[in-house]
Amino acid sequence: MQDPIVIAKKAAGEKAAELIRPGMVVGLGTGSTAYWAIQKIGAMVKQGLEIRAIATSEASARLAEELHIPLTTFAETQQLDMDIDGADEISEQLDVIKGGGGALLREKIVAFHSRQLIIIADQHKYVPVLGGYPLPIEVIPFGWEVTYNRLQQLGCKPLLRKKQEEIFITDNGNYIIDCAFGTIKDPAETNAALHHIPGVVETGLFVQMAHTVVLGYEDGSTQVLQR
Ligand SMILES: O=C(CO)[C@H](O)[C@H](O)COP(=O)(O)O
Repeated sequence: MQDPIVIAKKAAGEKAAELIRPGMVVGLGTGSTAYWAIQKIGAMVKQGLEIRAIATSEASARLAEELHIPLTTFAETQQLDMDIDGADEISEQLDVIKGGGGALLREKIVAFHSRQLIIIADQHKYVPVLGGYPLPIEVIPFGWEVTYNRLQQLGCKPLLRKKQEEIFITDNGNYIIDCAFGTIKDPAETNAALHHIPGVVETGLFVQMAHTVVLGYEDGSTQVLQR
């Protein structure tokens, strides 16, 4: 029997992919939920759908290539029609924490230049207030120790992300510090405060960027929320 969380993620990913129309330039998100959207897009392309896509990570680019989804770049196209990406937490205001998979910088660039950001997630990611999930922050390796200290002074418990004892390196050659805030009462204010710290490249706070959220449930149903 399939894992209920996988059923929920797959339902959300596939539902969002169905919103794609011919000719669109589409952002391909990163993570285990975006995986299902990309699989569905691959199947739609195989059936004749003509689109171009920009991937938010090297991993998603590789998956797209395997599925023969035509990829483009910002050198060729400056605007995307739709971006479909996962989330680590979604608030009732549809603010989002992303970056659990470490792709937050490219994810935010792609989302910022998309006419529509569709966030896909299983039901458990939908929470009354953000902050239970430690906020991923991409930082420049130079001086990360002092960046870390400043993050701590902002009231979070920071942790340098590691992968099997080694420092985790993003697709952009940077580090990630996961900042446990507990509660983020004002996401816009927190995001602005974080951006004041030199060395912070980007945060995983996507404030009022999502236009639509597709939640997947463990019975395979979905719920669509609009901002
Ligand atoms: O932001 C992300 C990667 O940087 C992911 O979208 C987020 O971590 C959710 O991942 P998953 O769908 O595997 O739960």
